[in-house]
Amino acid sequence: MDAKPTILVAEKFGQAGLDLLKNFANVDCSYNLTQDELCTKISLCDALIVRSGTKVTREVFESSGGRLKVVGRAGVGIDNVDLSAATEHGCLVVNAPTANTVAAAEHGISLLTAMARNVAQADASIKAGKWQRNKYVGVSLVGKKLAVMGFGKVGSEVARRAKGLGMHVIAHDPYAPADRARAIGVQLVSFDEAISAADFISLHMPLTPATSKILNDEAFAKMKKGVRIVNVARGGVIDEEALVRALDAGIVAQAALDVFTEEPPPKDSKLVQHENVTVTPHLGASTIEAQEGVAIEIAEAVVGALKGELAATAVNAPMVPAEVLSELAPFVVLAEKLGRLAVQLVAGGSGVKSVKVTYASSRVPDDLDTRVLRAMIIKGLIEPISSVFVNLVNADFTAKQRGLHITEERILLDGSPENPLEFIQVQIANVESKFASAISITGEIKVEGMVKDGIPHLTKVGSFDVDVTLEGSVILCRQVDQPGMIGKVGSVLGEENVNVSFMSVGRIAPRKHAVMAIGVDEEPNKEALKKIGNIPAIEEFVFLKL
Ligand SMILES: NC(=O)c1ccc[n+]([C@@H]2O[C@H](COP(=O)([O-])OP(=O)(O)OC[C@H]3O[C@@H](n4cnc5c(N)ncnc54)[C@H](O)[C@@H]3O)[C@@H](O)[C@H]2O)c1
Ligand SMILES: O=C(O)[C@H](O)COP(=O)(O)O
Repeated sequence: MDAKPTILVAEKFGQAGLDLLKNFANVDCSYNLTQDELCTKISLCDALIVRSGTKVTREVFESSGGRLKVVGRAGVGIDNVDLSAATEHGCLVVNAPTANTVAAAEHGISLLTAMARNVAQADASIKAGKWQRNKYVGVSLVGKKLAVMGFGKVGSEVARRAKGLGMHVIAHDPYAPADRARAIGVQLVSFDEAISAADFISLHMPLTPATSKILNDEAFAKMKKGVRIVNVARGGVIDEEALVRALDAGIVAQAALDVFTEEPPPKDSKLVQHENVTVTPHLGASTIEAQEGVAIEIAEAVVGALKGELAATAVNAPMVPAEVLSELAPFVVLAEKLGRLAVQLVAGGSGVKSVKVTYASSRVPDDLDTRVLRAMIIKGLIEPISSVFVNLVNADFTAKQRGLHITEERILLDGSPENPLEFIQVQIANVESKFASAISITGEIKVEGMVKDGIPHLTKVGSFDVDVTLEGSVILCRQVDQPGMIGKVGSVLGEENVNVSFMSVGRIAPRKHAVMAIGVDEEPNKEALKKIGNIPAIEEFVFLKL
């Protein structure tokens, strides 16, 4: 059997990225697949890499049968990937958010200048045997007002370049920090102010439900007569029929478009054929440099994700910097194991509905990112009792879907903030337990753990202090505290060839009830467990798999 993962590359992709992929996986480059062909192939693939030309729909995730672990979008816009479906299927989506920024900004500026000077129309006219110097008189850019709509990576690079051309740049972006705009001498204004004051409008926002057709009849009616529009963002942010009407009415003098609602646009599209419209076939990211950069960025992200590493460019999972993750690594293991232990202690049919997680740390909340820990606790809580595969991507979704309400609480300790966490406590409310001693005095199942020398330990069960490494499996016994108990249980396990890794006894007072926690490397058979149960001083016991 082939142990290498399989990566389907569904659109033309830079060679440097392909080389990286081929060092790690079987790479299937199949371009121009129909939706049906993609759905058929995907069940044999662990990862899929696309650009903007492939629709990664819910049907694709459903057809993958759970094998698809990561979708790499070799570019920025992820509007062609059904993110909800990806998340529901536990499939990570990564993009390459920075490598094509300059290429897109340069293309925006190319379209702006080419449109203002009728370059495309004049070129076509000469090639048609004409010499029309009077027809193609252009407009100047210097001193004109440019409204950049969406002041993110591309928008701000366009603004910088337009200022170099002597334009007066304003921007509209409800989420952009004003100081970033100020730093490049751009004033942030409202949507209406931007579109009504501009001689040129350049669009750089993502396509979302809020931006869909944001330039519509109503917006065009507010614009200066003779405004010129550039779109290198997404076709869907313009109501294309309304744009044709605005062009015909002379409100919009010219438009230069790299992107379309439907790509490729219909051959008889009135917009594309309009004489005042300049078009390119979604070329914003298509420079040699950008494509190499994007390919390397996405190949590294996809390979990393397939190796189980967290991606820095994850779109549907928490992005946790590598150094934070490496510091939290032992706590990630602890979190999952505490979740596993806690859920295995539940008895009765009421179901687990409410889980409280407490993080005790000397760090202020802003310095402690608990999203990964929460996801791992959810994984620990859900996986032992279902066939669902839970990961960082789908943990919150899966918990919500199962009606599992997780609350998180912080305890701020007065210690050294060098250690990210002192202990983690998991409590399950409103349930019975198959090990009554795991119920705390407040009535919840409670387990608590900490990391010692990089190794996760179970340190509390109910009200009892214990100390057992969370490796292998654990037997918990409640007994009447008396001499010789460790020896009795140890010899039963020894007779059955079960290796004990760790033992600890937690008691409330000498010679009263005590809880013994025993770490075992192997799973004891039924006979061994029965013999432990038959030791007279043992009042209850439970075997828990980690
Ligand atoms: N034509 C191409 O080949 C090409 C290449 C690269 C990027 N793009 C597209 O350009 C767009 C921008 O890319 P980016 O890398 O700059 O992304 P980005 O996320 O860095 O910037 C997008 C900005 O839009 C802003 N925004 C969101 N909603 C808005 C709204 N309602 N009004 C105004 N602004 C809003 C965001 O706050 C953000 O600052 C994306 O749609 C991307 O897909 C196209
Ligand atoms: O969002 C993007 O990155 C651009 O639209 C580029 O898309 P492409 O990868 O299909 O060129």
